[in-house]
Amino acid sequence: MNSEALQKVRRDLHKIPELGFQETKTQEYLLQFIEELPQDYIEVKKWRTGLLVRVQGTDPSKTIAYRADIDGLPIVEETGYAFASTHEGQMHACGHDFHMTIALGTLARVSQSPPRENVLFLFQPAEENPGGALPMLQSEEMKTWWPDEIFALHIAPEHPVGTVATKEGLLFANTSELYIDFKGKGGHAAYPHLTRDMVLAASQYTVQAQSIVSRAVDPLDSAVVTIGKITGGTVQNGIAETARLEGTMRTFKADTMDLLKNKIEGLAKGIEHSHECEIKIDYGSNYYQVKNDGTYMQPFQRIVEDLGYSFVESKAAMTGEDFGYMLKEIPGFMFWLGVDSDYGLHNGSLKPKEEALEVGVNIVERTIRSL
Ligand SMILES: CC(=O)N[C@@H](CCC[C@H](N)C(=O)O)C(=O)O
Repeated sequence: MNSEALQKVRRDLHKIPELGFQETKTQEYLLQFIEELPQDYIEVKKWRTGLLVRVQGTDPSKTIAYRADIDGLPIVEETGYAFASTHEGQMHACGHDFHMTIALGTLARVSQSPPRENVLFLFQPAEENPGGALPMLQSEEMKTWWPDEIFALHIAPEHPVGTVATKEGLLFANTSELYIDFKGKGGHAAYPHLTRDMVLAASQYTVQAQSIVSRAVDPLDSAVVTIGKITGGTVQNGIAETARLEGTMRTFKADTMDLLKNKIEGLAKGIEHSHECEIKIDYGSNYYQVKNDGTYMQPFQRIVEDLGYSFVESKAAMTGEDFGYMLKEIPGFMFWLGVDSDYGLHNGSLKPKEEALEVGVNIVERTIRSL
């Protein structure tokens, strides 16, 4: 596939972002693309809304897996692209359109000229929410094609095209989603003394939650508590009976996450008491840290530099990735691929440069052929 063909696939996929475990059109698109490839060495299994594609190696001693996540986000697109999302309120704002295109571009190359080792392409649903990696890993389909090694990439808006960044050990954080429901007593705005105002309770909770990291976490450790969404009330001149906070927590150490949860619950008890209300906490999905196996770093750096690209040592990030579950079970690594966008991940204006698609395919193909 040349760069124009890669661009077309990326644009087709960009138009049809779907949320976790709803990726039916995406799965159909992937299947159609794969059906048009030479079939001699390929086998395909469906898993929920995802796919596993196995390429038979010429003289295999192992199976190397490459994972691409396939879901979009509930974000309104603001790119102004002619090929913008046709699904209202949903967007590929985390680059999974790129991840899939790079996997398909690589699959197209290895299906024509298979490498020595077997290759397993994992098109994994629901990376953003609620997490597809763990159930995919536990599936029968995966068990029958269990790989010996695995790797994956994520686009990096802050790096230029042609630059790859990664590091040995911890790359991405442990994560936990956070959903907090408040129940008080609604009423007329003019009679606040007869009510229990949940807009106020949720607001105070939000402010107080910001002191958890600054006052409970060791300053030499790192953690994040972010409330990304507040909803509550029904009308401007009414007191809100209910409110909801939605957020996420991130830590580099697994036991620091336990500390955050403990503080989140303690804070809820205090607010329940002072606002005479009920609070329910749900931690949604939790992702395990992404920890790279150091033995891959030097060979991978050599692959990247031999292709004429730049390799930089990255810092660990507070982003999360359910690929961490795969790396917990299977040796391998993850890397950032530079795509040079003025707007970052999870931003409605994210515009990764499409020249990075071919860079990604070159690196993934060479890695598969070299490992
Ligand atoms: C790379 C990236 O942006 N990943 C997401 C993963 C989401 C984890 C989970 N749904 C949560 O919100 O905690 C991220 O937000 O880091």
